[in-house]
Formats: sequence, structure tokens, C-alpha cells
Amino acid sequence: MRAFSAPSKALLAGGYLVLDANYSSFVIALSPRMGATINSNPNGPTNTIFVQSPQFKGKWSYTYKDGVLSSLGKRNPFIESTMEAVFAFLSPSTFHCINITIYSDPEYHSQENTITRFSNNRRKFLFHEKDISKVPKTGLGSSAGLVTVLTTALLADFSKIDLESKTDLRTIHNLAQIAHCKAQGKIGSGFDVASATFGSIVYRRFDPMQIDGVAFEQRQIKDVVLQDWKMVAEKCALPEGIKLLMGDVMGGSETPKLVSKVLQWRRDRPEESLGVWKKLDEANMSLIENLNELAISSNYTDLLHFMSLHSVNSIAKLDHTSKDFLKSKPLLNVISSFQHIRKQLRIMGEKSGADIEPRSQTELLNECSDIPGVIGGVVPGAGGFDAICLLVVRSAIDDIIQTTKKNPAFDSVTWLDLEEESEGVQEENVQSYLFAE
Ligand SMILES: Nc1ncnc2c1ncn2[C@@H]1O[C@H](COP(=O)(O)OP(=O)(O)OP(=O)(O)O)[C@@H](O)[C@H]1O
Ligand SMILES: C[C@@](O)(CCOP(=O)(O)O)CC(=O)O
Repeated sequence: MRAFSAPSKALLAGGYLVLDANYSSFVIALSPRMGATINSNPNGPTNTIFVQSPQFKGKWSYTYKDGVLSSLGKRNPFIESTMEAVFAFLSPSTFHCINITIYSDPEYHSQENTITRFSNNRRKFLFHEKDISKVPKTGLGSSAGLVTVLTTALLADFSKIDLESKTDLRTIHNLAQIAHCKAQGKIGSGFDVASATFGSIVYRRFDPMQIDGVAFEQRQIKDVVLQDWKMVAEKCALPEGIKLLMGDVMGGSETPKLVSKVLQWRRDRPEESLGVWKKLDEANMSLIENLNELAISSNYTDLLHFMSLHSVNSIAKLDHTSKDFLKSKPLLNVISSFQHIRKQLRIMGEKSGADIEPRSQTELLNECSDIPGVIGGVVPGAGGFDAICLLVVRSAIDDIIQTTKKNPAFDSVTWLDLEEESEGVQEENVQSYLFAE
């Protein structure tokens, strides 16, 4: 038996712009991971694949004969299209029965009505009462994680893959991206599948025409998967000492509705929207650059210490002498990049009619500007009422949480127990996924 896992994600900068291959985005891979174990069973029926997701009482079965994959019984679009893509790509002849088990970390889903179980006293898994399609998601990209880890497990079972090899990661990514698009029935930017594969990245999307109309047929899928998609997925990571803090605001938004409003405005007002696109892109790119600059600044530790004692609003009020310490330094630039990103997202929202940074989220993020140690924050991804995402000084985290507990403005916020974990898909110790029954 082997085990693999893929990370969840937060789109910190680049929402909407990333749908267009002219713009880059900043995707942070997060510690909640989707896992899968895989093993062959010589005593089971040949050319059969059993997939189970015990946390959601999910069981799906497939057979593969004469190049055709058939689903037996219950359907799961994401598992099914991954099977179809990988089997079309590999086109195996006879093989032993395959057993796959999916494991998802707690933060992907609402944790109500669950029973907790641990494996190896290390990983915690929640078992839900309801079927997977009925349990509310938190928006961390469960389907992208699922498709990516399943693609990896299947490829590893049938062939030799090296998760350190850029070529093999591209193959995993391209297959997972095709499977995910098919299952979703639309072509998003694919940033979630890219970060499930590569981890924290600066991402620029592939040309959607690349996979338009691709069939699950061996010659065609091999051609497409092995081509250069001309996308960008540059590995990156937040500077040490800075922590990503995600607050679930338990509101919920419908990404497709927000996207269609924004794209409609872009079509209706090409010139006006281009101005916003350009300014937002500048702010997004300056956030990435200034975080890099901050990480290599000679007085980095002093700057973080200073930030841990000051809020964004109190820094704005500092006199010149105190500000000289920070002047032309990247910390001030990171703070202002966040402010510019928020401003442009608000304009995009107002002009398009999409609630990207709704008033309640503006109020919350503004409250955060009064908390020492908070460098900046945004509504991640498509925005809306789902979550807020902050970058904070790691050493100040306990004080930040305490401050928010005392402030009724944060009553609706649940801080999620997660971190950046910049690694993409990886092999795991099988023990991490075995339960003592
Ligand atoms: N642990 C799991 N076991 C089996 N299927 C899963 C699991 N997690 C996710 N899925 C599949 O993915 C679907 C959810 O995908 P969807 O793209 O709607 O959500 P998401 O990826 O979590 O959200 P978002 O794209 O907003 O981050 C589920 O209905 C199910 O088919
Ligand atoms: C609006 C968009 O750019 C980001 C959506 O992000 P999320 O699903 O809200 O994390 C859409 C996309 O990139 O597919």
C-alpha cells in the first residue's frame, strides 16, 4: 500500500484576473490535505477499481475493459472523470483489482455532526453523518485536492513517477486539470488544481483552448497531456515569521454568480474595466515583490518585531522620526499593497454589482487594521461572504486571537486551524492513514 496527499489553497491575490492568461496570481498552499491510499489486491476481480471515502460513507466501483471505463452503482463526477482521464492516458491491459481510500482533513468541510478519529495519534479525521454532496464545504478546494491526489496515486500504481521531477508533476497537473474541468463542466482558471499539484505558486493559467473538446481517448489525451501548456507555476512561500490566518465568516457565496457579473461588466465596459484590471494587477504584483523584498531585508527581524507591536492604523499615524525607521522599506510597501488590492476589488465589486468585498467584510478587515501584528488582509479568491485571509506576524498570533475574542465585531469569525504548507502533492507514510479499527 502507498499513500499520497495534496494540499488545499487560498488565492491571496489575483481573483478574477487569473481567469485571463495575461495576469498572474498568488496562491498559497495550505496545511489541510486530501489523502489517498492505494493498493492492488491479487484476490479481487481483475480490471476493477474500488474507491471509498469512509468519512462520508462513500463507495464507488469501476471496471475497465477494452478501453472503456464503466461506473457501477453510485456516481461521483470528480472520481469518475479522474479515472477516465488516467485510464485513457495509461490504457492498461489486464490489472489486479485496485483499492483506493480517500481521506480528507477536517478543515475542508463544516465540522457539525461529526465523530473524530485519529490515526497514529497524529492525523485527525472527522466522520460525517451525511453524504459528501450534502456536507457544506469551506472553499479550500476539496475537489481539486481529490482529483490531484487520485491522479497521482493511480499513475504511481501503474508506472514509476517521481514527485521531484518537473516533467512528472506536469503530467499529473495536466491530467488532473482535464479531469477537474470535465467534472465541473466549466473551465475556471485552474489555480486550485495547480496549487494542489505544485504547492504555493505564482500562477498564470493555461490557454483554455488547450483542453477544449479533449476526449478521454488514448491518442488524443496523450497528445494533449504531453504538450507544453505554456502556463506558469513558479514555486514560492511566505517569508518565515509571517503566518497566514484564515477566518471562516460562515456566510457563503456563489462563485459562479460573482464571476459572471464581473465578466459581464468587463464585456460591457472594456475600457473602464481594463483600468481596474491594470491597477489591481500592479497591486497584486507589488504584494508578491514586496513580500520577497521584506524577507531579504537586512533588518527583517526588527521589522517584524516592530509590526508585532503596532497596528496598520497606528503605523499610519506615526511621526516622521519613527517612520524613518521604516521609510522606503518593504514592510510599508506590503501594507500599502494590501490596501491597494482591497481598493481595486471594492471598485470592481461596485462597478460590476458583484459583492466582492461586501460592507460586512470591509468592516471586519478594517477592524483588523487596528490589531498589532496584522500586516494586511483580503477577501480571498472570488471574495464574498466566505472568509477573510490575513497575513500576520507569527510571534503575535496568540495576542491577535485574544484581541479578536474580546471584540464583538469578530463574533461571526472562526479562525481556522491551518498554516501555509508550501509543498504540493507528495508521498506520505502509509501509517498516517491507518486506523486501529
Ligand atoms: N473527501 C471526499 N470524498 C469524496 N468526494 C469528495 C471529497 N471531497 C470532495 N469530493 C467531491 O468534490 C465535490 C465538491 O467539489 P467542489 O468543487 O464543489 O468544492 P470545493 O472544491 O471544496 O470548493 P471550492 O472550489 O469552492 O474551493 C463533492 O461533491 C465530491 O463530489
Ligand atoms: C474568481 C476566481 O478567479 C477565483 C475563485 O476562487 P475561490 O473559488 O473563491 O477560492 C475564479 C477562478 O480563478 O477560477
